[in-house]
This record gives sequence, structure tokens and C-alpha cells, in this order.
Amino acid sequence: MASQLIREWVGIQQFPAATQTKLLELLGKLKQEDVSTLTILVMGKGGVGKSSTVNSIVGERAVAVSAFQSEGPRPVMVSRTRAGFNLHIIDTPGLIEGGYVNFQTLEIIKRFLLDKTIDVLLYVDRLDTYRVDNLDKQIVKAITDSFGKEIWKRALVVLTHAQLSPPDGLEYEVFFARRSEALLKVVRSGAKIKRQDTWGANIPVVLVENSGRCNKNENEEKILPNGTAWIPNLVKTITDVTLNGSKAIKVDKKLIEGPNPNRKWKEFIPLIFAFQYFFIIKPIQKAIKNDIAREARPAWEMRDTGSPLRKY
Ligand SMILES: Nc1nc2c(ncn2[C@@H]2O[C@H](COP(=O)(O)OP(=O)(O)OP(=O)(O)O)[C@@H](O)[C@H]2O)c(=O)[nH]1
Repeated sequence: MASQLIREWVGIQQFPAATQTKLLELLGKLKQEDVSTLTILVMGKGGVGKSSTVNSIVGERAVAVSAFQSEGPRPVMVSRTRAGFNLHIIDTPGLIEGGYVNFQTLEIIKRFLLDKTIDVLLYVDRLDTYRVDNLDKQIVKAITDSFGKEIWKRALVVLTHAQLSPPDGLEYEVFFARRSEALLKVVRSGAKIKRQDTWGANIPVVLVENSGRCNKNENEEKILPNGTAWIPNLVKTITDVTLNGSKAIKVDKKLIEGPNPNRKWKEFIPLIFAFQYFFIIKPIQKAIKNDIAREARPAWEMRDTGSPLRKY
């Protein structure tokens, strides 16, 4: 990815001054930590606001947004550069079709990602959905089977449509906490993150409101109902995940064409059984046989008992 081919990140200038300052600070923090390129992968169901979130981050209409199923060519990578910092955001098609995970779409995404390194995964869903179901778990499982469980160390859950009035008179923060916990539970279970993997409890959940009708604060920044300016908050969380010490996910041929990255050790199971049989079980059996052969049989065992059950 030669930097001279990347378009200047002009969209940043359309953010209000307060947002621009915070974003430039965060980019400065990344550069300080020697991170000058960031590749963000955006995944989730169809129509949840993936493309809109990409556009919100770059500050321009870089990818097509549609209320109906998107027909634009995707996956697509939006690349922008600013003061020596390169930002790549990969928007992907929805992973569900006809009520099932579309594995063909997943294959297309994987091939598109070949030789790229995923720094951060944005797993997008909506805040204003009240239930999680098996399909949510299936998507998480499909992502995990494709890129390995480790991708969730580099993930944040993004909830769009965040400007809502919660149902049943629930307070906003209570509703947000419940929705987050329900989704995180699905993520932990779909990705088979164990209880002892404490990082699984710390996958951040971030709120987003892509609508043009989003409320603003006195600095003209788009805010959530709880007053948070959400664009700097989203970019700050992306920065935190990038710098959390876990490894970025390199998508190479082995990852794409090889076995499920979560099951690579399972291939060795027959070998382990063979090893146990030839080097542990067999020698023990031999030792027992030798022992029996060496043991002198007691005289009473050799005697004819004269039992009526004896066969001739
Ligand atoms: N009110 C509101 N509408 C949103 C938000 N995000 C997206 N939308 C709308 O939801 C619809 C779908 O948004 P997209 O960004 O195209 O969703 P997507 O996940 O990329 O959809 P696919 O292309 O089908 O995968 C569009 O009409 C958007 O305007 C949001 O945060 N709030």
C-alpha cells in the first residue's frame, strides 16, 4: 500500500474544531507509539450501519449507504492519509442472507484481506434491537473460525442508532448496559472465549449515531443522549484497542486456506494417540506380560481341582 496512492484525509476538516483537535491528538498518540498505519475491518449483519459508520469516521461520503440491501461493490477499502498517518477502513457486505450466515460472502472478504493486517475489528450491530439470537452467535462463530479467536482481542462492538428513548421507561445507561451485556455474552460464547480469559470481559462497546439528526453540544460536536461526543470517543476506543498490547491479525495464505485457526492443534490428536499407543501403552503391556511370564505359578493353581464344571 504505497502512501503516495492514498488520498489526503480532507474529511477531517469538516468536523467541528473541538472534534478535530481530539482526533489529531489521538493520531499523535498513535504516532508516538510508532503506529503510522491503521487498518480497521468493519463487519456485521446487513443494514446495521456499517457503511454509515465508515463515512462518519472519515467525515465524508466515501461509501454508498442505502436503507435497502446495499448493491455497491464491497468489500471496499477507504484509505486516507494525514500528516504521515495512513488510515484504511475496510467496509464489508452484510454477513447474513436468507436467515443464514453467508459463507460465500465470508470467503470473498477473506480473499480481499489477503496480505493485509487487521489492526482493529469493528463488529457493528444496532443499539435499538432488543434481543440476541442464535444468528448473532453464528456470525461471531463464523468470524472466529475465519480469523481466529485472537481477533476479539482487537475488537470493539459498535452499536449504531444510539439516539433512542429506551422502552419500558428504562434509563438510557441501564438499557445500554443490558444490550451490551447480552451482545458480549453472545460474542464470548460464539468465539468460545473462556471464563479465565479475562480479556473477554473487557471487549469495549461503543455507541454511534450516524443520523444527520444527531444532537450536538455547544461545540457543534455530535453527541449521544448521555452527552458524550461520540466520534472522538469511538476513535479513542479504536486507539486504546490498537495499543492494548495484543497482536494484530495478519491475513496470510495459511490463515485463508489452512484449517480453522482455532483447531490447528486438533490435527495433532491422532499423532498424540499414536505416540501414546506405541511409547506408553505398548511398553506397559509388554512389561505386564513379562512380569506374568516370570512369575512362578502357585502349586494349587496347577492341581486338578476335580470340579464338575471342568471341560475336557
Ligand atoms: N437513525 C440512524 N440511522 C442509521 C444509523 N446508521 C445507519 N443508519 C441508516 O440505516 C440504513 C442502513 O445503513 P448502512 O450504513 O447502509 O448499513 P450497512 O450495515 O452498511 O448495510 P448493508 O450495506 O446492507 O450491509 C441507512 O438508511 C442508514 O441511513 C444510525 O446510527 N442512526
